[in-house]
Amino acid sequence: MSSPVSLNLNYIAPFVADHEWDQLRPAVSEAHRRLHTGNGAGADFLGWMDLPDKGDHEELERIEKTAAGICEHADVFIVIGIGGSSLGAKAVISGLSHSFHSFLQPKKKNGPDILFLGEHFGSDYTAELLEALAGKNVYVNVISKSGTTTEPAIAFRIVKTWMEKTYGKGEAKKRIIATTDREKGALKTMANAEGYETFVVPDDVGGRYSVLTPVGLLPIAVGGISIRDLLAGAREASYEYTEERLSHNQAYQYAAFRYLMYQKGKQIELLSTYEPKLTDFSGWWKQLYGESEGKDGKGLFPASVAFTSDLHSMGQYVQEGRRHLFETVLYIGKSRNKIQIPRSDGDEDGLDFLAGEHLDAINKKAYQGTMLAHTDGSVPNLILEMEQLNAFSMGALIYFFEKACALSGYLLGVNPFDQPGVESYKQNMYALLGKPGHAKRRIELEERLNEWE
Ligand SMILES: O=P(O)(O)OC[C@H]1O[C@](O)(CO)[C@@H](O)[C@@H]1O
Repeated sequence: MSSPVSLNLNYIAPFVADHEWDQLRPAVSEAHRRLHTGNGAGADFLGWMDLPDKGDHEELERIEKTAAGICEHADVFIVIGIGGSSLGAKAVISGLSHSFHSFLQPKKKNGPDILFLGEHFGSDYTAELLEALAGKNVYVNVISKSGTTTEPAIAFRIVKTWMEKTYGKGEAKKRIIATTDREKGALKTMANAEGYETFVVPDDVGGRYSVLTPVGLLPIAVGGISIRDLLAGAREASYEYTEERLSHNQAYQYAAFRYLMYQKGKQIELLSTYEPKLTDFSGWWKQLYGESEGKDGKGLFPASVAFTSDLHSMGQYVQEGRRHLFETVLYIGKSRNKIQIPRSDGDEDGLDFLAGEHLDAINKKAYQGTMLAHTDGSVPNLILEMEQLNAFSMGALIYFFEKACALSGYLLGVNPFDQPGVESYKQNMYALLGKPGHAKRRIELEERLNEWE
């Protein structure tokens, strides 16, 4: 078996000369060696590399058993987490489960409706979610590697209070599962005190690389998706992208291409998708590349567009705006469902020439036409193809991007495994909220705010 993800470099030929690839080979080899010998920056966080192959069978079984119990009893499963603690699960669940699960007849559902919370401080969203829980059987997975992130911590406090009020303390604790550090952090302390079932985020796996740990696997399993197939796809990819030679490793070709684009002055990478079920996958990808590379004044800005919808909003800019973009097109060959264009008696809309065609075929022409138009508009299009969207290919795609991201960070000369910049807003927010220990900063910040108001 080989990775179901394949990179098509045909359309970028006008933008990269052979000698440019050649010049990059030594740097790619060096970055590969650093990654595989653990000699590069952030080497304490390389645990994601062999996650798919390590196969902790006991843990997998416990995840599946817990998920089965939740599926049997819950109407609603709330995933509380932010960034790497929610985006991976969200990407896989919306990619692979029914887009309108909550509208299905109960007997057609293969598990609870899954809702996400703890990703913001939105009052209306939070209030409406709580309102929607009335009369439902609710289970919760609170996920935080550090155990101290403010958004999920506050959301959990709100939901925990609701659970205890609704079910009583004793029953509430049976319905709450915490995924966090093995031993430290406020969430771990609370889980111990309350006696919640817990799963561990490994020390050597950073949040944005954690989707294949219990962080992602438990919610994904509750979503009725085979976590074994997901891991099998990632495993296949991990074998395939272990090759040092640039000519033999497509994950490295992707990383190298991005680097060449960056060197040529491109500033934005657009991840373009043609399937709405992949929109949340783009969210996961943006965190992966944004947090990994955006530091030391460097890095491509990772943005995403959902085509063809965004061709009617962003298409003009992509075609004719500032030429600082390139696109990575994530294209799925075959959908699970076939939708045929019906014939219409009078052909009033003039679309009878498409009667009998499948939506997939039309989507493909839209993609090909767009790719050619954008290429003509000097927006290089790198194509990443997957025959079908399923757990196996999704696992491979996740690993493809993780491996490429790590290598890409080393090519760029940054630590792809830290995110020091995220602290700045947190420190300001803590100070402005009056968190103990931040009094001096609070005065400074309030003075600045007053000057501007
Ligand atoms: O799982 P945690 O520790 O709550 O962190 C959530 C997210 O917040 C960040 O740490 C940034 O603050 C991300 O890197 C991480 O994915």
